[in-house]
Amino acid sequence: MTSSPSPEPSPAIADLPVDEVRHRIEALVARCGPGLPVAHVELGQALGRVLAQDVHSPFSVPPHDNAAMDGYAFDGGALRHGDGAMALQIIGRALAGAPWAGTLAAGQAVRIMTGAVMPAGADTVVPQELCETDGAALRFARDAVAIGANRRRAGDDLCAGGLALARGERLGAAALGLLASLGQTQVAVHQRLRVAVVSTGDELLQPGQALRAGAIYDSNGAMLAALVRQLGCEWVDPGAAPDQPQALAERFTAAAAQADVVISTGGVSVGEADHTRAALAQTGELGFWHVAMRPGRPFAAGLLHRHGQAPALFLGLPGNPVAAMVSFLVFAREALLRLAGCRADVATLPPPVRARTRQALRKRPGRTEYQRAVLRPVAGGLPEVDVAANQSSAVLSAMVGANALVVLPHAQGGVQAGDEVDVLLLDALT
Ligand SMILES: Nc1nc2c(c(=O)[nH]1)N[C@H]1C(S)=C(S)[C@@H](COP(=O)(O)OP(=O)(O)OC[C@H]3O[C@@H](n4cnc5c(N)ncnc54)[C@H](O)[C@@H]3O)O[C@H]1N2
Ligand code: MOO
Repeated sequence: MTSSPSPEPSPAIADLPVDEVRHRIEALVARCGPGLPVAHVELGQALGRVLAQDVHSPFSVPPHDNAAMDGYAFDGGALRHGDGAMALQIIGRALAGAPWAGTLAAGQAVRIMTGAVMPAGADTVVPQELCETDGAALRFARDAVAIGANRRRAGDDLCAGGLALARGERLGAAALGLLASLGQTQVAVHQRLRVAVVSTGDELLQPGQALRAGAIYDSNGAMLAALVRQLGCEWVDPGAAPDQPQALAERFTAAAAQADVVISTGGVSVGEADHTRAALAQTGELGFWHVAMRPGRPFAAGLLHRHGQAPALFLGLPGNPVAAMVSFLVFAREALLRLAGCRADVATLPPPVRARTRQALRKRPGRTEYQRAVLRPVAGGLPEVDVAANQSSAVLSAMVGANALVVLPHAQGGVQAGDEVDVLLLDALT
């Protein structure tokens, strides 16, 4: 009886811990040259863009003391004198946008609406639901309000000359509202970071092509394009590439000529058709390979050289769709935001929340695991997580149904049902 020769044993691969990988990517990012140029865009076009300059408030917001409630403005000092109900005479009306121009004297009040400028001589607003009035005389209990109640101060939101927004902010709805409150029509932002996505693999077809035996559709291309755009970056499409070292190297070089960052998926493991690392080494510099995490163990990063320009960052994500997405969220996201001009505190992965797992989770120490899960609030206690039964990194449907990733740290072993775990909210990562 003959036995087939056993394959050559692969040399052991040192898997880098997740934190070490973060540092190494940071070092690669630092070598990618000067920041992106500045562009001035209309506020309405600035959602998701990165602020390129500090913005100081040219005036106080709000510009004047104003009422926080619909009611009656009066001098709160009067509450201290006398006893029994307060009795005041209504002598005017102030609305938001239509101030009352006079000055209140003792015993007088002004009908006032939320947002209206506080009249001279008034520092307190009594809400109308605590009052009795016939339109001329006003009565309310002396203990209905405290002195100074329901008055919003000028500059409560922003002080004249103060920092309203620091450069490196990702402009979301609240930041855009704040800029509008300063009367700005335009804002200085960085030009969008250009990110090329190269799917690799002979088995890949693009949606629209006829399915043939042995082939699959390129789902990573669409998924990564969406992730890139959700971060406010410009998606560049140099086209998918076959499993051929020379073709890959050429595609990476072409992609680096059109983009600031090149992200590939597939071909980064140890198989005979896995040429990503070799192509990277040929056209640039391999920084590191292999991470102690699951999913996403095969992952390579480095730099692609460009003539007369700073190098482009290269991130080689694994081919399995969930591994590609998790690697993107855990590593690529932060690198892209940094290169896009975001401050470190804006780009860094948001901190996890604590939750209680409803299932026991098996795990061995020595790698970080990210498990797809559904997080639900629990009245009066920690939220609960239900971890998806199928954690295969080829199963994208469990990612669609998930709103969170349970993070099981490097040194930790398995956990029991009911144990507390760290959870990353997927919405916070895009
Ligand atoms: N002997 C070993 N084999 C594998 C290891 C290992 O350590 N030793 N690691 C496994 C892990 S973990 C992963 S993840 C994959 C990653 O492999 P590659 O990055 O080389 O990716 P491929 O082999 O090209 O593809 C893997 C899988 O994903 C599918 N794929 C690839 N690209 C796409 C795409 N754009 N859209 C949808 N699906 C895609 C591909 O068809 C394969 O099924 O390696 C394991 N193997
Ligand atoms: O990255 Mo792989 O998909 O860990 O299984």
